[in-house]
Amino acid sequence: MTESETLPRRGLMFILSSPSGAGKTTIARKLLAAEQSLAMSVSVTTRPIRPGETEGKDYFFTQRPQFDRMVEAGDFLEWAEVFGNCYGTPRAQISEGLAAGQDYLFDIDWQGAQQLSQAAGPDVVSVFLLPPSIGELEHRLRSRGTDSDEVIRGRMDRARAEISHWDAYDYVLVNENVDACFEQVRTILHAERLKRERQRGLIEFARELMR
Ligand SMILES: Nc1nc2c(ncn2[C@@H]2O[C@H](COP(=O)(O)OP(=O)(O)O)[C@@H](O)[C@H]2O)c(=O)[nH]1
Ligand SMILES: Nc1ncnc2c1ncn2[C@@H]1O[C@H](COP(=O)(O)OP(=O)(O)O)[C@@H](O)[C@H]1O
Repeated sequence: MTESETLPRRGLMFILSSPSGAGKTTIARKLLAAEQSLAMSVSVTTRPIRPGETEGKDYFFTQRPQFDRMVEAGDFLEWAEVFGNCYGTPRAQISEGLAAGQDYLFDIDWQGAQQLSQAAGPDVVSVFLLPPSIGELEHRLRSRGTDSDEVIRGRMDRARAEISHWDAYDYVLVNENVDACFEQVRTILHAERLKRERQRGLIEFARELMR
């Protein structure tokens, strides 16, 4: 999409959430590949690094005392404890980027989405992906081949809890067909970028036109 050169815009925070297995990672990858001004927001976490992960790309890995100091200092836009580990969104990186027209993609759960909406209001756009059915969700988790039966049972329980928060999101989509869902998500991003309040200098521009 070509963007207006007359009116630079403020970036937005695009939250993509879904119960595990509904297709959030698949859609996020396609979106990042297709959208130049969209970057992944990199969280800080106390969880140990996993094989294949890169510091600064997947997460900024840190220890609990340092994380607590960052919480104290107000360095996070939001943070949460998930399964005994802490995760937080660093404030500085995002604030500078938004002002420069950079959009950020967030992979956070409903609690993070809610906190982020409270902290950053109009800059946040949230999208929730649902599976077409519970049977299909389980099928996708199994066919991904990354988890044991026990882990899948845990993810299915957690999925039901996640789904119960569907009405906390701005947009809710059913991910039946990957390409169709991707196009819907992209349409939302494109329309949201054009919102009046994100167009910087619009008041002066309109005033000038009316003179
Ligand atoms: N609130 C919040 N949640 C996060 C953040 N970063 C990651 N998470 C969530 O933490 C959970 C665990 O993530 P991770 O350790 O990568 O494990 P996995 O996604 O379950 O394989 C997921 O539900 C993420 O959405 C963050 O900055 N803030
Ligand atoms: N619309 C779809 N139709 C069929 N399979 C899908 C669809 N979307 C995602 N998948 C597959 O389902 C599995 C889970 O998707 P993934 O993106 O890893 O989910 P999440 O990040 O939400 O846990 C993957 O194997 C993925 O290829």
